[in-house]
Amino acid sequence: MTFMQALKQRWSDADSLVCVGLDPEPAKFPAQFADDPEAVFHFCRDIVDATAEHACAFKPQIAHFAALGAEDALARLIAHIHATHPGIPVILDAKRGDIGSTAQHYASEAFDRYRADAVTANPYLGRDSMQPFLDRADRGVVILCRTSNPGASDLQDLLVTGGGIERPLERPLYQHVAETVARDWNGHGNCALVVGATWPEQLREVRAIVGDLPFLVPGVGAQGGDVEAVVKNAKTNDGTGLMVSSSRAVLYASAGGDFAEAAADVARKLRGQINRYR
Ligand SMILES: O=c1ccn([C@@H]2O[C@H](COP(=O)(O)O)[C@@H](O)[C@H]2O)c(=O)[nH]1
Repeated sequence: MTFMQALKQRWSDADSLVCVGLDPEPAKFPAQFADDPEAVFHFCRDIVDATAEHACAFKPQIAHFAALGAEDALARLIAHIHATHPGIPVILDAKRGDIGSTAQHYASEAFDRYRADAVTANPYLGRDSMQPFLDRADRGVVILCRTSNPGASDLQDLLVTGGGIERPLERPLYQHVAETVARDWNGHGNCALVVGATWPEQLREVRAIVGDLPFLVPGVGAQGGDVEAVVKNAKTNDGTGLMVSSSRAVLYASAGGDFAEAAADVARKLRGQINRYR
């Protein structure tokens, strides 16, 4: 099954558009992990097992593991998700992008080393930098379009000219990225876009440009994005099309022994909140 097939199946099977982000920060772990040399793996595994029934996808953020020298924990965690929760796709949030010869290795890192079903990618270097990811037709390529952070407008809103000499068109760069991905880069039907929950107007604009292309939408929870506005502005006509991602609000819902139950509760409530507006 391809990433896109698995995602659509999971939207339906779990009746959920919730993506659970896995951003381990040992300083925030409950006390029971204090002396555990495998705390990163054990904490994330417990979160995965507690929230899986509410999740359409999991999104481990690679820097949170690499900064701790915990790449093995990341590999084990993804293997655990595949073995224990088959059918839930894993999106490796790595935001990769480089010249083609290096991008090959980034694609191999995500898909062969870590066995992720999809990876986030930064399109700044252009088509050839995305090609090694796009060529993996069974895997997803989730391309940054309008990111959730305050500085997103610094570059992504700059006006660019497109549309040709006959019909010149000025529009923000993120809209050009959206159209380029949907029209030119999605030959295998394996592309999705990152559009932040903190930008409801831009979500609406990008949805109008790209039809049914799935969106990974980070920025609800800790970053304060409005769930109702996200769903109303960005869902597709069939009430899907979204992976609404929350990391810290789920992972660190409680610092006590009930951390896994608290995480499950936040994920379940987020699913319910999203489903009210689908
Ligand atoms: O535009 C973007 C792209 C990626 N992210 C990542 O998503 C999570 C958000 O974490 P929260 O705790 O839910 O705020 C994190 O891994 C970011 O690196 C994003 O926030 N915005």
